[in-house]
Amino acid sequence: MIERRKPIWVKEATEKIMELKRRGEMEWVSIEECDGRFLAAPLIADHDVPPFDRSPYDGFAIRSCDTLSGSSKNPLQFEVVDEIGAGQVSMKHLQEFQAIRIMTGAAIPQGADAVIMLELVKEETSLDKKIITIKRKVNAGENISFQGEDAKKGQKLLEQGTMINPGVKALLATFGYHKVPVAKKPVIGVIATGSELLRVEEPLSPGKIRNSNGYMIESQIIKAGASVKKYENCADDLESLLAAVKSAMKECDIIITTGGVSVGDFDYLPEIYKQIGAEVLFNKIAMRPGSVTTVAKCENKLFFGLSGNPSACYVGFELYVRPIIRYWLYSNKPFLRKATAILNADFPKPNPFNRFVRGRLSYDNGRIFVEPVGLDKSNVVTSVAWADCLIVLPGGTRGYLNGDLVDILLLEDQSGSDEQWKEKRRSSKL
Ligand SMILES: Nc1nc2c(c(=O)[nH]1)N[C@H]1C(S)=C(S)[C@@H](COP(=O)(O)OP(=O)(O)OC[C@H]3O[C@@H](n4cnc5c(N)ncnc54)[C@H](O)[C@@H]3O)O[C@H]1N2
Ligand code: MOO
Ligand SMILES: [Mg+2]
Repeated sequence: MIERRKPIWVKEATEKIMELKRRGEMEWVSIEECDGRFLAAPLIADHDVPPFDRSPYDGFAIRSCDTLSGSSKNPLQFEVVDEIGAGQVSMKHLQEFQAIRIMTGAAIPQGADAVIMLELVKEETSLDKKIITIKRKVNAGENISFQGEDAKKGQKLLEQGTMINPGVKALLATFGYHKVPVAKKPVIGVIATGSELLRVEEPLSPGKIRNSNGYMIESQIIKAGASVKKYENCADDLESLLAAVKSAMKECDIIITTGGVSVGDFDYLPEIYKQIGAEVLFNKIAMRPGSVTTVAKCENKLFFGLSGNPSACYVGFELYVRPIIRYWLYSNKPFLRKATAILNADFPKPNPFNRFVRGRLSYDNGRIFVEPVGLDKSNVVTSVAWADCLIVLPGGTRGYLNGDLVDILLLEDQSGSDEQWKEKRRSSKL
C-alpha cells in the first residue's frame, strides 16, 4: 500500500526546523583569510574614528576668529609657523594671526579650529617669513573632520553574523583585528542518490543523466557560508546508501541527500531514516516545488532529504537548509530577504499549494517587476540558472494575473531576513 503523506504548511515546516537551530563554535582566523566569513561577535568601536580632529584638505590650519573681518576688500595676513603632513603632529599652539601649513589627514594643531584650502590663499615670503593672505571669513569648524564623526567609541557598528565583505574588512583593520572572531563553518555532507546518475566527466548513455544537483547543492552550501563534504554518487541501493549515510553521520554536522525521498520503489531514504532510528519531522510540505522535502533528526544531526528534481531540490535548500546554516553562522536574519514586486505574467491556473516560482527581477522607473523564467516544473534545471528570485504565489482557488503585487524572495542577497516568508493562506485546510 502506498504511503499517504500528510502535508504541513511552510510556516510549520520552518518552525519545526528552526526549533533545532544552533550556533556553531567561534574560531579566530587571520584577517588575510576572513573574506566571506561571518562575524562571531558584534563589532564595537573601541576608539573614536577618526581618533583625532584632522584636516580633510591640503591647506592652512587657522583660528577662525582671526578671519572675522576678512574680505576681498580687507585681505588679512597670517604668518605660517609650521608645516605638517599626515602622520605628523605640530608642537606649536596657534597664536593670533598664525597659520600652520597642513596636509590632508594631519591632526589639527592646538589652537586652530578651521582649515582653509591651499587654493584660497596667496602665499609669499617676506623678510624670511612665510606669509599667507586670506580674503574671506572662515567659520569655526570649517574643513575639519572631527574626532568620532565616523564612529564613536563604544558604538555597535556591525551585528554578530554579518558577512565579511570589503567594507567590513576595512572596519576590522581600522580596529586592529589582525585575528578575526568568526563562526566555525558547519560541515555539510552531500550525498546524491540515483542509479541514473553519471559523474560530470562521464559521457551520456541511455537512461542516464549527469548528477547536477550534487554540484548545485555544494554551490548553495558555499554561498550560504558552510563547508562541503562530498560523497560519491550513490546508486539506489539500500545497503550502499545506508553505508554512505552512516559515514556522513560520523563526519558531518548536517547531512543532505538529494533524490530517493518520494514514494517510488527505489526511493530508499524513508527506509534509511527508519534503519538509523531517525525521527522524521515531516515528509511533505504544502509547497511546489519541493513538496517531498523531508527533514529528520538523529543523534543531534539534521538530515535534509531534498528532492531529486532539480528545481525542487534548489528551493528546498534555500527555504530550509540555508536558515539553519546562517543561524549556525550567528546570523539573526537567516531567511531569504523579502520584497514585493509587480508580476509581469499571468498564472491563471489555481494551485492548492504555495508556489515558489523561479523568477527574474527588472527595475523600471522606480518600480520592481518580476517575471517567471523557464518552465515552471520541478524537474527543470535551466530555470534555476536563470533565476535571481523566487516568486511566491500563495495556494488557493484562483490564479494570478499580470499586474498583481506578489512577494518575492531574493536569491542574490546577503543580508537576509529575520523571518521566513509570511505564509498567506487562502484556506486553512490542507
Ligand atoms: N506517485 C508519486 N510520485 C511522485 C510523487 C508523489 O507524491 N507520488 N512526488 C513527485 C514529486 S513532487 C517529486 S519532487 C519527485 C521527488 O522524487 P525523489 O526525491 O524521490 O527523487 P528521485 O525519484 O530520485 O528523482 C526525481 C527526478 O530527479 C532526477 N534527479 C535525481 N537526482 C538528481 C541529481 N543528482 N541531478 C540531477 N537530477 C537528478 C531523477 O533522475 C528524476 O528525474 O517525485 C515525484 N514522484
Ligand atoms: O516536491 Mo515536487 O517538487 O512538489 O514537484
Ligand atoms: Mg523518487
